[in-house]
Amino acid sequence: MLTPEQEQIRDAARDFAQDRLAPGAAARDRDHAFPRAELAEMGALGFLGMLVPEAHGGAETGSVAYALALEEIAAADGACSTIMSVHSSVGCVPILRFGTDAQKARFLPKMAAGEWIGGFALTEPQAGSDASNLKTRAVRKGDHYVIDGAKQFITSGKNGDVIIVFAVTDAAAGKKGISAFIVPTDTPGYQVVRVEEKLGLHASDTCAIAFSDMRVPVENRLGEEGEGYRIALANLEGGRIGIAAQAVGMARAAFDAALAYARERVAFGRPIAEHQAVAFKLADMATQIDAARLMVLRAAQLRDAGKPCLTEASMAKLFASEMAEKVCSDAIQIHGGYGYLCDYPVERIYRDVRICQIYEGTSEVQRMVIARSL
Ligand SMILES: CC(C)(COP(=O)(O)OP(=O)(O)OC[C@H]1O[C@@H](n2cnc3c(N)ncnc32)[C@H](O)[C@@H]1OP(=O)(O)O)[C@@H](O)C(=O)NCCC(=O)NCCSC(=O)CCS(=O)O
Repeated sequence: MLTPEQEQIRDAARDFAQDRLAPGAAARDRDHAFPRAELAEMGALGFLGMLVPEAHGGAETGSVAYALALEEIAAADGACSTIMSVHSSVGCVPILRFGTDAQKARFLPKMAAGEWIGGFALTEPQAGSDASNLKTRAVRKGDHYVIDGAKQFITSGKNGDVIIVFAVTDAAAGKKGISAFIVPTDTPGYQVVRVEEKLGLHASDTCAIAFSDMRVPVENRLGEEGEGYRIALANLEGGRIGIAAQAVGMARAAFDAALAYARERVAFGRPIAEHQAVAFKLADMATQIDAARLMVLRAAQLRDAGKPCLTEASMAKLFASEMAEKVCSDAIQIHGGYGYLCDYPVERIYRDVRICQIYEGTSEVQRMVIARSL
């Protein structure tokens, strides 16, 4: 059951997303145009600080309202929802949970306002699912660390402003030798090696980045030395709820488009929605979306209550992302040949939604996490 405030936030997000994001989503995707103006509006309205307390300039709405809003943003523009999700769940929250007072005061108000966009750099070319296998090194020299290494698949690596970077500070200590750092992207030595060409989410940059002799002050270390891996995994738990919410939003948008099309398109003398083959497909799609949303809300409720939700977050991400690909594929099928054309939104949504089964932990990693808890 949602509170009246949560319903209000969801409705406000829906109105904003449909009015301001949906109309330009296809063009931004075509032009690979980073949604800077749209993000500024989202920041001004509080959508980029939903997980940040009011004391640090955020809207402090909690994870349930955040998931509802993210679903709405994703239903209008998958790329905007990716930037929002990474920025919020794994950009702002690590600083909030593990940062010093000075770090919170310095970074959170600007991030919550959307003036600075956040990112998360754990993955490396050889360390994706095997996340502790990092090669990036941070060596302490007096009052700063010198960081060298490479990161891969970094959302907002080019257009973002503040990235949480994970690096090895003690190679002999394994998982307990990894530390986290808050790195402004204008730090000398931070290099964007490549903005990746990819299947979907073209308006959101995904980057290979490198650090070369990058000096980061000790005051930018997040948490204690050796605490980085725990910080990464603890925040990915929340991040996975966000990706699951995104998947629900994109699936819903594809479903809505398919339903509208099926009611208009006539074949064999009646709208195709009245043919059982299509009607049953639509019924299955609606049911699957509803089930996924309930899983997302359960995980988010647990998180808001401060209860463990590692398994529930992984279940929500696994189910929602796999459900979403199937729903988007069925939405194309209902459109027939038109669904394969760029003129119809289902083509873009199908491309965008595929990544939800991969980033912030593949479906295989989610199954590992779930299996461990059984
Ligand atoms: C595959 C894995 C799940 C394997 O994990 P590990 O076995 O290596 O980890 P553990 O030994 O279980 O845990 C290490 C440490 O962390 C603590 N921990 C774990 N989870 C949590 C949590 N949810 N909350 C708090 N603490 C947690 C755990 O207790 C241990 O601490 P102690 O040693 O007990 O003190 C894992 O490697 C994994 O999830 N892999 C996938 C990584 C992934 O999702 N990568 C994508 C990153 S996204 C990115 O980098 C850029 C893309 S973007 O989104 O822009």
